[in-house]
Amino acid sequence: MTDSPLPPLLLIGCGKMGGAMLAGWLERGLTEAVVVEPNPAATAAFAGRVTVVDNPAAIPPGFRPAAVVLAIKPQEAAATLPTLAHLVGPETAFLSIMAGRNVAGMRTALGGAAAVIRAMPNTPAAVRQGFTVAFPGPGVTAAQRGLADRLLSAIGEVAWVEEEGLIDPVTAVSGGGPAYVFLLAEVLEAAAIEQGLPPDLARRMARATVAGSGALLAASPEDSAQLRKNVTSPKGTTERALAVLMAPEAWPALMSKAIAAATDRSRELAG
Ligand SMILES: NC(=O)C1=CN([C@@H]2O[C@H](COP(=O)(O)OP(=O)(O)OC[C@H]3O[C@@H](n4cnc5c(N)ncnc54)[C@H](O)[C@@H]3O)[C@@H](O)[C@H]2O)C=CC1
Ligand SMILES: O=C(O)[C@@H]1CCC=N1
Repeated sequence: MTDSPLPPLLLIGCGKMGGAMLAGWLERGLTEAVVVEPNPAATAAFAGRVTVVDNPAAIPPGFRPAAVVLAIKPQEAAATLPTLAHLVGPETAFLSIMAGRNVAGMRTALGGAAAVIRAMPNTPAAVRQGFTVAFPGPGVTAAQRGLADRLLSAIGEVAWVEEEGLIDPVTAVSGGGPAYVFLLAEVLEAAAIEQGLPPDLARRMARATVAGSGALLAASPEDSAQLRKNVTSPKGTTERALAVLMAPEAWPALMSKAIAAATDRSRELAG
């Protein structure tokens, strides 16, 4: 069975995440999109394929998108959402990927009756290997949820939750998660240099080790603890390193503290 073509879309903000999503939708055959983006460099890669305007007042009159995708910073929401209020109606879903901004706050800013889906993707979306968790707000129809699922599936895996509060820890874990993995590559590289390895080799080793381990994790049916054990020979070298990293005050405690801090920050951005 082939999917029906993607309907007309309006994208607000074409930065790292908005651009990654737009690329995914174009790959899936999107033919009609308007993008509101003030920075010309951000849309250069899409020239000729979408209509770009630099502010909501310049959206072509009469353009009726099936979805308005909000990919601006949370701090831009208060000023921008009221300028989109004229698009609220039964034919249009609002799909937000803004950290922290909650459905009630967005509905208020849009004028009250908007069908709003709140989602949290992550940057592996740029290589269509993202992970998004989404929550359907009040009044979101099955068709609108289906459209949001198609849009988010274009950039990777999608899961839905029925409790909005879960999006805050999701933001901390999978939304920010790539940053923690990239930090691992950074500190592994620095530690390799400290042990006398040439910087170029240290960089290649760290990148390839993190990327290769991610690929193995993705391909293997084994869980991550077993994959770790597969590396750890009894009385060997890895065991010594893990005794440091897995000490109760080390990674287990630090990760739990880090995720709690990010979850709290997501809650602070509510509204
Ligand atoms: N970067 C990440 O890992 C993730 C980010 N998010 C969320 O995605 C949203 C966008 O984040 P990024 O793409 O990282 O930021 P970004 O800074 O790369 O993109 C934001 C874009 O919005 C544009 N912009 C600013 N004001 C605007 C306005 N009034 N109207 C239209 N466009 C405007 C900017 O020029 C920029 O291109 C944020 O709300 C963030 O919380 C969600 C998941 C992951
Ligand atoms: O750091 C942030 O606020 C956003 C949300 C998750 C990833 N980046």
